[in-house]
Order: sequence, then structure tokens, then C-alpha cells
Amino acid sequence: MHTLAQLQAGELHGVTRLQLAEGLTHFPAEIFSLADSLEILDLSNNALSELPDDLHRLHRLKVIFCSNNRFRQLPACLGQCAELEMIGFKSNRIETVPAEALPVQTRWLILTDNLIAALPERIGQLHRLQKLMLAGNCLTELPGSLSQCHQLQLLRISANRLPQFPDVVLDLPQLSWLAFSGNPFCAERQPHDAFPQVAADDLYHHEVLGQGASGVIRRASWRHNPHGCSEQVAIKVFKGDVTSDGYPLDELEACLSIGQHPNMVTPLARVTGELQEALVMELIPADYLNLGQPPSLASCTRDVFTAGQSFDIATISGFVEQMESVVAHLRQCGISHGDLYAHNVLVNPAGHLLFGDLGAASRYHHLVDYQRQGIERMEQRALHCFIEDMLGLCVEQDRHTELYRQLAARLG
Ligand SMILES: Nc1ncnc2c1ncn2[C@@H]1O[C@H](COP(=O)(O)OP(=O)(O)OP(=O)(O)O)[C@@H](O)[C@H]1O
Repeated sequence: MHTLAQLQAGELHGVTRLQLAEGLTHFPAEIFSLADSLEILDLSNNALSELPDDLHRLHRLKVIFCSNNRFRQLPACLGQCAELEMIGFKSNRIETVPAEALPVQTRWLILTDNLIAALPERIGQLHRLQKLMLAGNCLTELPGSLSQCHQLQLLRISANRLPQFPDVVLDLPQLSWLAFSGNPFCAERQPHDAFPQVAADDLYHHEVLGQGASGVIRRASWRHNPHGCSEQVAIKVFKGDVTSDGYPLDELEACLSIGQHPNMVTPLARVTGELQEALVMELIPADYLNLGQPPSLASCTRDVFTAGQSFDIATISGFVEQMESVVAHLRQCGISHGDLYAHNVLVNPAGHLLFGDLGAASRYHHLVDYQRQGIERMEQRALHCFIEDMLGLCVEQDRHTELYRQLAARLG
């Protein structure tokens, strides 16, 4: 994080990345003094509603974040920025997306949590678009031209007003991660009356174990254990706000719909009588570690892995087998995960895998055959990316084994 004072004093000369969050109501003109170096501009968490028309003078600008501001329109000046590839305007009040605001070279467009009712057909000209985040808007349809975005791999359209499943997404040859829950065409959430319920004061809440976009997870133990669950459990208290994957309540709905599988964390009980929804689940032992890290700005739609991380081919084959088994289970439940990534996978030293994060899950059992098949093809593509990533982590001496060849052959 930088300060306006540093910028005005000329202390930031030569920086490639600038981050200012000081309640700004106007774009500070001093930013132009960084034009020869600035590549990433983060003006999130201010009170901006406009950007200067001559923003293109920042001629190296590749990434702009303006989340949590007061924009009502996506600024048209973005379209003039010759190098701009990533645009993030989450949680503004954007109603209008002018065609000219979208640079043709855009790879990653984030418009989550705005008031957008329609997107321009221009979107079809964004031939490099890989990631498109539209959850939490007022969309009633998607532009037909979206079918031209042949590079699109990840799409979020949850929590909108789509009256029917947008068939246009079925034509996207690379689409692998789709989330669409929380639209009028979606199946209604179920009461899940048969699912075990507990009262909030049945539990002691302990330390925070982690924090996802949709809620906070703590260790918990029982004051009163009506269903005879394990003594130590985890509790996720869901936040109310829409996330980039959709509504937290749709995540909860998916958790309550998946039953049990050895490679998923078992949901144990729902907490009733509280203002916020909460779910009690099995506590993941501390020796489980994340298999991958979420994509970087550069990798965009693909996970990144820790330098030096490697596995023998038998372990990798075990990961793939377990992952396939969960995907098949979810398919039987009529749920697409929508975020099948190694960063949502935990593994222990014995090679056991746990697949988590149902934030982007969508129920699709009620859709027609060709739509269901299209959705299953997408999840299959995500599985291929997972296999490809795992093979990339294979130790050198196992790269000529039969097992490696068999897995690689499945990628086609
Ligand atoms: N059952 C559990 N037992 C122990 N720790 C857990 C459990 N569930 C989640 N956690 C911890 O909490 C973190 C957040 O989990 P959660 O599934 O909500 O979000 P995420 O998938 O990591 O993030 P996001 O939803 O933002 O993509 C996990 O990375 C993990 O460290």
C-alpha cells in the first residue's frame, strides 16, 4: 500500500505497481508521473466515480483494480489503454457497460456485485478473454456474441436474473469452470428437513481455522452433542453477501445436497436459530495441506504450484483416481463443482485427498439432457487441467513410466 503523500513527494518514481486507498474522490493527476513504469494500478476501496479520459497516457498499464468505489458506468477510457488485460470493478454501482470501455485484448474482466442488466455485443470481440466474473448483477440474458470468446475458460453468472439456462455457454470450447446458481431458472433451494440440526448454543466456538469468501471457519466442540458427532468439529458461519462465486446460501445448499464421500469433508449438522446460517462439519486434521495455490495475475485461469513441489507417479495417479471418484459422485447428485482446481484440494502425507469449496457449485439435475451433458463436459475439461497440473509435478525419474504415459494419453 502506498500513500498519496509519497506519490506527491515523488518518492514512487519508477514503481510498476501502485496501490492507493485513502477515500479518494478524484483520480490523483500525479499518477501520470509514473506513466513510464506503471503496470498495475490498484485504486480499490476509495470513493471514485470517474477516471480521466486520457488514462491511456499510462501506456504500460496492464492491470487496473477499482473495486469498492462508486462507479455507475464502466469508464469508456479503459478501452483506449493499449496494454490493458485485466480489469476489476467489483462492488461498485455499475449499471452501464459501454462497448467502447472494453479493450479488445482483455483477458480477465471482473464486474462482480454491480447492477448490470445487459452486456454489449462487443464482448464477442474480446478474443483473448479467459476469465469473466459477472456474479451478483441483474443480467437477464447474455450477449449471443459470447460464443465468439473461444478462449473463455472461467465464467461466473451466479446470482443474476437469468430466466433460463444460457445455452450460449455450451458453445464455448474451452469453458471449464462455470458457476450459475442463484438465478430464476435454477432449482429451488430445498428445506433439507431430514438433515441433522443443532442449536447454536450446543457448540463452543474456538480459534479461527480459515476464512473463505463466503464465511469464517472455526474449530468447535460440543456443549451438547445430540447426534453423537466427533467431539472436535469445524463450523462455518456463512456471510450474507454475494461473493464472486454467487450466494453463500447456494454454497450451503450444495453442502447439504452432497451426502457423504470419502474425498469430501462430511457435513454433519446445520445450526438453526441463529441470524446467520452455519454448518458443522468434520474437522480436517492438521496434516492436510493445500495441493495448489490459486491462479496469479499472470496464470489467470490456472493454478500455481510451490517451487520444488513434486510427487511420484503412483501418488499422482492416486490423486487423479480420488478426484475422478468425487466428480462422479457429484455428478450423481446433479451438482457441478464449478471450481475444480488443485487449490481447492487438500492432501495428507499418505496421499489421501479432500476436495472442498462448494462456493461455485451449481445444481443442474433439472436441466434438459443437452444442457446437462454440456455442463458435464466442462467439468471434464477442468479434470483434464487438474491431471495436466499433476503431471507437471511428477518427479523426473517417473516421467517415462507406463502410468505417466497412460495419464498423459487421457489428455488427448
Ligand atoms: N472442516 C474444516 N476443518 C479444518 N479447517 C477447515 C475446514 N474447512 C475449512 N477449513 C479452513 O478454512 C479455510 C477456508 O475454507 P473455505 O472452504 O471456506 O474457503 P476456501 O475454499 O479456502 O476459500 P474461497 O471460498 O474464498 O475460495 C480452508 O482453506 C481451511 O484452511
